[in-house]
Amino acid sequence: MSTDEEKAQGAAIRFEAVSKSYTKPGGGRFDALSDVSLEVEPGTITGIIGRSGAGKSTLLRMVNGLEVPSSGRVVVAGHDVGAARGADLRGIRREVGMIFQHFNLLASRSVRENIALPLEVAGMPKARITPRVDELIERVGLGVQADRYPAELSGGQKQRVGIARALATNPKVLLSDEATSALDPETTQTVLQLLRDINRDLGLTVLLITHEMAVVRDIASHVAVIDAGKIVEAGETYDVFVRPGHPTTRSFLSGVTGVTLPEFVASRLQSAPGDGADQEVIRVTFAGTHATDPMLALLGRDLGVSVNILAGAVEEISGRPFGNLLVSLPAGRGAEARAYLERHNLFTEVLGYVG
Ligand SMILES: Nc1ncnc2c1ncn2[C@@H]1O[C@H](COP(=O)(O)OP(=O)(O)OP(=O)(O)O)[C@@H](O)[C@H]1O
Repeated sequence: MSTDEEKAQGAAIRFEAVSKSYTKPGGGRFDALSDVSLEVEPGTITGIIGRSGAGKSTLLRMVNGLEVPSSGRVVVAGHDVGAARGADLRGIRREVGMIFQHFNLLASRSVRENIALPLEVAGMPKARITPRVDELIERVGLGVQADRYPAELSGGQKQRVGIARALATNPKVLLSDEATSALDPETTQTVLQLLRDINRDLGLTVLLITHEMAVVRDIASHVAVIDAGKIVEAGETYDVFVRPGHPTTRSFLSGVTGVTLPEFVASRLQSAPGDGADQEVIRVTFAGTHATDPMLALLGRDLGVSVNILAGAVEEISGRPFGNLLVSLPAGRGAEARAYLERHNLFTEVLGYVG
């Protein structure tokens, strides 16, 4: 049902050595962002993941000029957002839609009137607003609720209104500030599916911030991990999942791989060998469905190391299989076995030791 008018091209977003510092209440400076550089390719869905206070919102809000860098530049579709003023800044903001964790709908306006708001602000004639709002309502699947008020909607429906409103002015970029954090898992999936459809149909660039790696796994083609105001890792989501390079990334991943240690192992896990703990427990991460089968056999054949499988699963990320295996092997042979697996392009991580 998309019309030519609705077709938009995604814009590139470039963070160039962006820093942001605030004055602390008692004096002195606090660096919320330090020297952040990141390229967001047009038409991608890119996730920025970090813990609370890492600087995600600050970074996101620079894309539509709600925050201005202390130094460095944020360039959207070729425009330096921090330097834009007046009509230029308003023009950039029309090209950048945003959705929020708590939806930010106007309680006194119906679904239809909330979606119409940015069009009224942009000065669109009423005769054109009505068909455009109808089109947006259809796109987000809210036909039945069009004349209801926010208080009469579920969380998922409210977020659909937020999405329709953000799309109203045909933006090239959609910013998502924890848009699914207030939703239950099932509703989260339907909203993520809608964002995927919009990205595919309209080609706009989606930049989302989240503290949930599952959201990144389910929707983002690219990811950047932010920790204490710095980007510690960035790349294609699949590559980051298969071969995480930073401890912060690994800690985010440990919750979403779908593979956890059996309780009888987890409860006895210690951080160093000794006291009878002579088995090293490792996570082996691999690309492809069967990548570990021959490796575990070869460990036995080439090194004479026997491996116990504790848990394992293969899942799909960006349409490609990705596997996780938890195994234990004699602690004294651990370093040698891990080096062997790494040489065969498997990623390993020591989780601890058990007896
Ligand atoms: N206006 C401000 N004045 C002073 N400090 C600020 C201001 N805005 C943000 N900060 C600080 O900057 C840091 C980064 O904040 P930011 O909101 O970007 O983090 P976040 O990763 O989005 O966190 P959350 O997930 O909790 O929203 C925090 O320590 C915050 O307290």
